[in-house]
Amino acid sequence: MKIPFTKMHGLGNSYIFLNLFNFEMEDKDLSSLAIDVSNVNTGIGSDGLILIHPSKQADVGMRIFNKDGSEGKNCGNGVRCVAKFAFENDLVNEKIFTVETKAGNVTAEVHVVNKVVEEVTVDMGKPILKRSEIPMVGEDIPQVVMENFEVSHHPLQITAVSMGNPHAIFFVENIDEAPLFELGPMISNDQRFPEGVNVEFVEVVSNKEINFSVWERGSGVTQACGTGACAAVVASVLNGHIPKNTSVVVHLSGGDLTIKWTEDGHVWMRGKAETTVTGEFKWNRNI
Ligand SMILES: N[C@@H](CCC[C@H](N)C(=O)O)C(=O)O
Repeated sequence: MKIPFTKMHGLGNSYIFLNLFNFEMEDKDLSSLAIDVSNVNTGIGSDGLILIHPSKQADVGMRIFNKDGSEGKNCGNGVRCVAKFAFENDLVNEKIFTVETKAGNVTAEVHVVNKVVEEVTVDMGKPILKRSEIPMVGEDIPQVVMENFEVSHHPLQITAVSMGNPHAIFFVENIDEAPLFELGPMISNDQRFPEGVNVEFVEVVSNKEINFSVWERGSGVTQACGTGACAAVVASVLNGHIPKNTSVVVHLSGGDLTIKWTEDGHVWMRGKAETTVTGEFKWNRNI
């Protein structure tokens, strides 16, 4: 079975995209497919798989699978790439349109130069802060902000935010010294997060600039995480490091995103989306 694909990335956070407007895949073992295509040695190589599909509730729909085959509910870099793909491949006719994710609909606006989408702005909706809805075990308080959180004898303080997917944010003095590889996988699989968690370390540079690194649930270290950057800005506001309604530049390993948490509670993200390669691959499972 030959499957046409496009590899795209948002600041180095790369996914294999399948356009299900042209063919069906929903009856296949999508977890295995995600594991197979993501493998850099035996597949194409990516942080996961994203399906772009027709939607009854939005202009276009997306599903995201991490590198380990688990399904995520939201993906900020993925939404920007889906928006670029949808506009450039005439799946939508307008520059502002809606994208269905498993966490609900978001609205994307493409910024076009010579018919090419260079950047995308996304209204990512409102963050979820209630502990039970993140979800995180413990007393169900409205916000988890700088709560003591010990991991393997490291006394940390956690701020937890969901952008439709769960994020654990830890503030550090120096991003280059963050214990990303040591504690990232442990926290990501910690039992206090029944669905696992994406782990972010954040260094506050000023009241409109932060440095950021991430260990993604299901994919490990990636060069960028759009929902993580949104969650990091929300956490920075909740901790008084940044005023609300401020355009914040988030420096990720793969480049910068601009994020704003506005007075109406919505989180806005603006950044690049890029196409790496198109082609087709052979897949022999589940035919
Ligand atoms: N890279 C993404 C997030 C992908 C899903 C995440 N690993 C999860 O399981 O929640 C982004 O850009 O937001």
